[in-house]
Amino acid sequence: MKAAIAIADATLVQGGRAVLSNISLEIGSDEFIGVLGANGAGKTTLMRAILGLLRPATGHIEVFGHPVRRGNPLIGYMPQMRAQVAPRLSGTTMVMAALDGHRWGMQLPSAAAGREVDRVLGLVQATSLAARPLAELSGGERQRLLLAQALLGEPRLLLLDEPLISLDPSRQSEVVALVRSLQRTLGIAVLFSAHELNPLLGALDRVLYLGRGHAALGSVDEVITSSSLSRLYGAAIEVVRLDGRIFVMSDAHDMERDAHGPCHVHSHDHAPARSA
Ligand SMILES: Nc1ncnc2c1ncn2[C@@H]1O[C@H](COP(=O)(O)OP(=O)(O)OP(=O)(O)O)[C@@H](O)[C@H]1O
Repeated sequence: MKAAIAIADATLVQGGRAVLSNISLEIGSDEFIGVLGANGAGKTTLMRAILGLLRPATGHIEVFGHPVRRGNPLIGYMPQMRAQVAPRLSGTTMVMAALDGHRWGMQLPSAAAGREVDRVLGLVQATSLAARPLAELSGGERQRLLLAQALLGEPRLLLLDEPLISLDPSRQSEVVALVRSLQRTLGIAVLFSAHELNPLLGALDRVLYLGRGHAALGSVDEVITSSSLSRLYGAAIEVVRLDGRIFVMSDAHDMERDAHGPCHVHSHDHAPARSA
């Protein structure tokens, strides 16, 4: 199996600090990977490095067997949801602008551009809603349009940075199901970052957990264990499975967060913060 991403001994530095240190991993060309980790763990930093926007301080990163480079047409990127800039714009106009504008300098004649926009809107089942102004759309619908943008140009690897942020649980499930179905149908690789593991359970092939500068990659059963996460965080972590969901319990020192709940259990969106 050809690797979509191969990272060898890479250290990624932001603001003079090593966010990820000496990480090595390989992601297959048809894998759905959930990228987990607390705030600041380095999920966005990793994606920026794969996009060639951040050069590793040490080591190297390859995408489909070639060194990373900016504007790689094999990669589709969906950044974290930004503030809405043009609420009156329709979805179609927004996606078309992405095709015309920054995107890898792709110059298509207008008929071909129209077909490509129709194709990606169809893939995310947004053909009819794309005619409406963005302001009228729900968060989940806008998220689908951003996903359509990321699919322009038939990328083989999708980097989706926190697509579930600010969506309610049922919308989260829809987005996860849509991405999983696209990933399988198109036979592509997906890195899908999230604060919480539970919405991704059942969809992901493997999980990449970032913490304290380290990375743990493997199946949920391999990575989301007390011993693996305790090692990653350098603190006592307990993993509890309940009704098909997985919760992470941090040690008693995490009282500040735990004070809000009836017991010292919290799910991944409050993953152990004692990573410093
Ligand atoms: N341009 C920058 N300059 C300095 N430090 C930065 C820069 N970008 C990110 N950082 C720092 O690097 C660390 C990792 O940030 P990153 O955005 O990758 O985390 P994340 O896992 O995506 O977090 P979140 O879940 O909050 O989005 C953080 O401590 C952040 O403050």
